[in-house]
Amino acid sequence: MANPTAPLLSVRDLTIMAGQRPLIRHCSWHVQAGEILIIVGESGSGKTTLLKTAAGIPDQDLACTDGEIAYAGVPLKRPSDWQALRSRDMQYLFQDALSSFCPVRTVYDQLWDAARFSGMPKDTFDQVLADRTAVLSLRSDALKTWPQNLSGGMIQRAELLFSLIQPPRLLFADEPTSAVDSVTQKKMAQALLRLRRHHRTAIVLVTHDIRLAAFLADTLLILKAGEIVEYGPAASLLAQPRSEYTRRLLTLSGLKGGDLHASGN
Ligand SMILES: Nc1ncnc2c1ncn2[C@@H]1O[C@H](COP(=O)(O)OP(=O)(O)OP(=O)(O)O)[C@@H](O)[C@H]1O
Repeated sequence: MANPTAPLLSVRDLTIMAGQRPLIRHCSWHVQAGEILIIVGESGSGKTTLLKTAAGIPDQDLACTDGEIAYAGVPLKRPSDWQALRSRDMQYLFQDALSSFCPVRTVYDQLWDAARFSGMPKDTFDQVLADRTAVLSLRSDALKTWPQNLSGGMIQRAELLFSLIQPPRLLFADEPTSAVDSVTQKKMAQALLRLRRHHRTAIVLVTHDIRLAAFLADTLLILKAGEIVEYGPAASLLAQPRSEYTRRLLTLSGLKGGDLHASGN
């Protein structure tokens, strides 16, 4: 049974292997309702592997050899345990946003299918869609086309619309703003902050972009070669990074401690 005092999602001592090769080693972290946790690390450090495993969609050739993942205090063991949580409790924004869509139905129809399935009336859907598309500088008319006709930046925003129309309790997002310009990135980031503020959605987001991480994060998890090198409140971690690796990531991004921390908004 769900434990109301447990974190929304907790990952304890997780180890993930590709054959004999460890990709993730003894990682532990958790996220509470309304918390934004950002996972940062250089390319190949295991961010996507960690995120997909926590979301119950690991690559088939990988094996969890150690550890436990629990939702509201209830251990998740079988794929069907995650399946039961999808859509209303958990949503996942893929690094390749196009893979969230079926190629032979329009984006609009797919957003409407998801809303209709949860019982939303059509006129409410159209109103909510118009509002959320405006927030992201999209037009709902532009979504009445096949997903592959949209640009990379448009399809990323369209994927985010699923969560903005039907807010989940927990959102996983893998590089959700990688294909947009900085102005649009800010709008998407503000939409995520609004999601958390209005719905207490917990967000676990992977990014290379330390500026985005600094803007959004309550908590930062710094990953290096499958291991956590730092994990804690974003403001203090950015102001006083303990590891050389984190300092290097900050230097490469041109960010100095104390810059742009806005997640309390
Ligand atoms: N299914 C798999 N089988 C074997 N090795 C894998 C698999 N998936 C990922 N890897 C390896 O695990 C390591 C971590 O990959 P992952 O994609 O999780 O890193 P990442 O930090 O998300 O990288 P990027 O920032 O480039 O997306 C890489 O060396 C990758 O080659």
